[in-house]
Amino acid sequence: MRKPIIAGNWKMNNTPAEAKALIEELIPLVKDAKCDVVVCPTYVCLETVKKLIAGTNIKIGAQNMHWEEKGAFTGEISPKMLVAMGMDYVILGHSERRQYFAETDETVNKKTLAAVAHNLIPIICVGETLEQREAGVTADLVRTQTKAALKGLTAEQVKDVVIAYEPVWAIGTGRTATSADANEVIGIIRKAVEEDFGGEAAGAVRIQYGGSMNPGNATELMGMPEIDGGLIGGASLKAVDFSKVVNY
Ligand SMILES: O=C[C@H](O)COP(=O)(O)O
Repeated sequence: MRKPIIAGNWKMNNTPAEAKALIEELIPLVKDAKCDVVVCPTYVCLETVKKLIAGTNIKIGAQNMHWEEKGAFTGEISPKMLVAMGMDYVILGHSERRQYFAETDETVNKKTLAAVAHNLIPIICVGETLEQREAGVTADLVRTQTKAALKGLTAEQVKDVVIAYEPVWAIGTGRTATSADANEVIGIIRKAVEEDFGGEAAGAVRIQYGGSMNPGNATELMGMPEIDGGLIGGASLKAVDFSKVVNY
């Protein structure tokens, strides 16, 4: 049985003071959650939030990282640094990184291998644009992205990875994939994992849905058999809304 995992991706929001206020409000609201709860603040808020969640059920992740341990990569953060800061997770290959910062399947794969090598749990994002959906290539696209990201991992390592299916057209738009559509595509992703790593790994890997998930649709989405959680953007910026999703 896969334990559901709901993660808040704060994206480029919140100063350290705002992050402090948000996490302090959130902690009591999610203390009885039956799923794994993760928050992903910006780099500059990681230390503040990490200290405040000590002793709680909330885990923490970064929103991106470089694959190298150190070097002349101005503006980048390494896996070693995230581990030193006590990070549990790292989001990789988010569509905003792919769209605005030239992230490719190849760099997502390098980052995934580096994360796993450093015992960080990657939350690997895959998903199609509206044009791709309308062109009927959603299945091919998510299969390619998934297989490329996981290339080089062992089946044992794949079991602990988290994948987030985020249709790009549903992110921040208020448009959600229907629960049936999301369930179907996540099933396709799981099948792709099975082809490369076997049934045991595919049965263990947790696959989230992301894209305008909110208190109003979380229960239905989380009720679908293939959906193991959510990667929440906008609704994770309000403690009450995020807690309602977490306590779906
Ligand atoms: O990482 C989170 C996703 O991009 C979803 O964002 P959203 O909930 O604002 O649509």
